[in-house]
Amino acid sequence: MKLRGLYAITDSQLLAGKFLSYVEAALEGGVTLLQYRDKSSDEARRLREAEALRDLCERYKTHLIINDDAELAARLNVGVHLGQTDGPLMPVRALLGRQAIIGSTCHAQLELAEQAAKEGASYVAFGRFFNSNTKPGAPACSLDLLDQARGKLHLPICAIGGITLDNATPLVAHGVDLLAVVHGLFGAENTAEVTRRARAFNELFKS
Ligand SMILES: Cc1ncc(COP(=O)(O)OP(=O)(O)O)c(N)n1
Ligand SMILES: Cc1nc(C(=O)O)sc1CCOP(=O)(O)O
Ligand SMILES: [Mg+2]
Repeated sequence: MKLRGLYAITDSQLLAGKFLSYVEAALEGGVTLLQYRDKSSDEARRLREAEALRDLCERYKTHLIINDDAELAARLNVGVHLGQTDGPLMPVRALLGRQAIIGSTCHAQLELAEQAAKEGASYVAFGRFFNSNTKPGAPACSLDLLDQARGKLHLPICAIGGITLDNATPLVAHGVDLLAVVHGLFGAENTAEVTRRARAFNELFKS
């Protein structure tokens, strides 16, 4: 399985009232991974929305990833993204199985990525690269780290944090496989613009 291209991440506030239409518009433009990121504790809504996304992803042959919640990922038989405070990776790998996609947040630290690789991560995520409206407090990361990571790691590298069509090109040039985007994709005025942006993000991987 080749993990390369746009990694779309949902935001429950940004997508209020247009959740599925905007996600489907992104899928229409091409999405390699779709992350369901909802920080609320409304379990019933989370299950309902995640199930709807799983069905959409099946239709578009896209991989669904659940943020933070390995139990929900196991229930839906999809992947999971774990941050440094979301618990250890190895038991989650045992729970979800060898084929599952498991991502790991590594901030700006190569050592965290090497550890995640050893523990069986499917991809490692570095960030934030630019100012992020979604997560303003995230620690900053430089392009230099991407060069070091590319030399040392043999698994897909994801970049996150404030990525837009205007600033993403250098990330791809420095070896990023996955561009993880919230606002730069779903902050669009309408569904047609979401689809256009998704297509344009994917074009960056073709040159
Ligand atoms: C692809 C991707 N990379 C990083 C993160 C951030 O994960 P985490 O540090 O656990 O923070 P939250 O997203 O849970 O607030 C991510 N979700 N996805
Ligand atoms: C969820 C998240 N994690 C980050 C990190 O650096 O680990 S930055 C971020 C927010 C990404 O949203 P946007 O594309 O709107 O900046
Ligand atoms: Mg997390």
